[in-house]
Amino acid sequence: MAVDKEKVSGGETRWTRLWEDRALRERRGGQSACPLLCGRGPARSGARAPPLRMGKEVTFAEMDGKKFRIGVLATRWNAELVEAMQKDVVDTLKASGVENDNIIQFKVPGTWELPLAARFVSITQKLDAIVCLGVLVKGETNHYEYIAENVAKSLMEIQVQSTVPIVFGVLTCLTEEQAEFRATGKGSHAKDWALTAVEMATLRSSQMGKPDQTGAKKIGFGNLLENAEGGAKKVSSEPGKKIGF
Ligand SMILES: Nc1c(NC[C@H](O)[C@H](O)[C@H](O)CO)[nH]c(=O)[nH]c1=O
Ligand SMILES: CC(=O)[C@@H](O)COP(=O)(O)O
Repeated sequence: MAVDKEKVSGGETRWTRLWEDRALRERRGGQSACPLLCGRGPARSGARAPPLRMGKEVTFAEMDGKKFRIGVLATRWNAELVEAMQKDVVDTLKASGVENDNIIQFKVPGTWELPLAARFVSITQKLDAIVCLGVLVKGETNHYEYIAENVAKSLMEIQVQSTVPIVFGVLTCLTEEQAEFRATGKGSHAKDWALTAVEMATLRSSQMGKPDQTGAKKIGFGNLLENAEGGAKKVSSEPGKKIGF
């Protein structure tokens, strides 16, 4: 089989095929036929190769999202593709036990708007995780690079600052074909993104305290509450001013 990146079917490439063929052969104790891998490791020595640990896959334990409120921010740019990912995210959240009323969905114009929207909805501390969805496709100028780099950086900053997990569900594609493959069907990671949100919400809850009926998070000696001055927090036993939804 030739080694090139030509598409074979359903958007997968010959590379995918080569890796799958190699994994199969090595699990059977045979030699790798991949020219790029010859002369390396167990395939050369004839020893049985360990299970392949590479690939675009992540596994999740079973989780219960019943107590969580998850935000989903989605763009209207490339609406059809984003909506396909949004549907997978929402369906998977529900299948993980997140209640319909606890899936709070917002639309924004484009990917550039995602960080500020994520800041608006994370500052209230009323969401346990946020999934941000967008599709960037490179055009003729370097517009795409500016958006991709800054949005990725900002979303990371916002999640670290706010402690609200933000899932990076933004595709940064060089072609429309790449975008379509990754937004729909086999190439989509949208279900993983939903599970990542539930897993990170679970971790946050176990480490940071559980929400109580006031919506405040119990940490350490008292309740952390939002105040009226833009989300700065104070420690108090009084309920905080209601912000957001
Ligand atoms: N080119 C893409 C954009 N561009 C629009 C920006 O995100 C933004 O809405 C505008 O600059 C106004 O601030 N957005 C995408 O989501 N995907 C693109 O490919
Ligand atoms: C400002 C724009 O959205 C546009 O001019 C960028 O062009 P391109 O997507 O071809 O780089």
